[in-house]
Amino acid sequence: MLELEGLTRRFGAMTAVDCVSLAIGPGEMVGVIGRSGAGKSTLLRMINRLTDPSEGRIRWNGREVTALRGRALRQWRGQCAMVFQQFNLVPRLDVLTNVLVGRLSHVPSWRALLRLWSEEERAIALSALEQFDMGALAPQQAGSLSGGQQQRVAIARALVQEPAIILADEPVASLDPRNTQLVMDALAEINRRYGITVLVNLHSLDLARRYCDRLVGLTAGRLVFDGPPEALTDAVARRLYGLEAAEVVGAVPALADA
Ligand SMILES: Nc1ncnc2c1ncn2[C@@H]1O[C@H](COP(=O)(O)OP(=O)(O)OP(=O)(O)O)[C@@H](O)[C@H]1O
Repeated sequence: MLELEGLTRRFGAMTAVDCVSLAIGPGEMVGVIGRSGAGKSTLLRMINRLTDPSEGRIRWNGREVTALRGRALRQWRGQCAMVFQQFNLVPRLDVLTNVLVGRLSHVPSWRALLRLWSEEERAIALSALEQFDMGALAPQQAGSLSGGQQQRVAIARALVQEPAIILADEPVASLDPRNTQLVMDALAEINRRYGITVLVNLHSLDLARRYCDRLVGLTAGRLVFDGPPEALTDAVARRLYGLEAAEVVGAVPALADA
């Protein structure tokens, strides 16, 4: 169970995330939605501790993770893998090595530094790639792949980390519709097959509704919606997205009667 309690992050006078409290159970697939600048990235980055909270607490299975440092913090980051909009692969390295980077927290650092990956580690990485139909790409340079392929490599890298949580920050923002579907399918498959909790920031409400069991809506850093997709009416969505509603609320037939 991931618990956020009064989680707040300020940047100078600006409050990016404002007193957010949430409890997320194991195996949930949660879509974090809201307009640009609502605080979605900051929320995810605080959970992974890439950004430190100004106030509030983060607990994982009852254990305080808000103040972890050093080795304990590295272990926590090993447990909650990040998937970024821009993939964050090493473009000149081959695909298999990029996936093996996800095993770093599982092998002694001297072996990782020398890139002495065991046959077993390689098999784990290859099997993750094969799961997303990308086994044949293992020897290719990561930088030569399409955006959608690179994002699925990034998801395979997250998977071999054997995390309890995957935090995906706008993972499809730069992809075309076909690759968007492949990447979202990959996240949903990981969630269902392995019971890994997934928190995914999505700008598109349609995608969030289609793929997530639970939606969490932020407006100006505050939690303004938490519930199943069915409970998110178009009226609530229009409040969440404001002027951007026309872009994200699918058909928007009722925009005029708001
Ligand atoms: N490092 C930072 N320094 C100063 N302000 C920041 C920093 N990171 C985020 N912010 C501000 O915090 C607010 C929330 O940003 P955040 O990136 O979390 O929103 P978001 O919902 O993820 O938006 P987007 O979809 O555009 O990425 C924004 O106003 C942003 O400018």
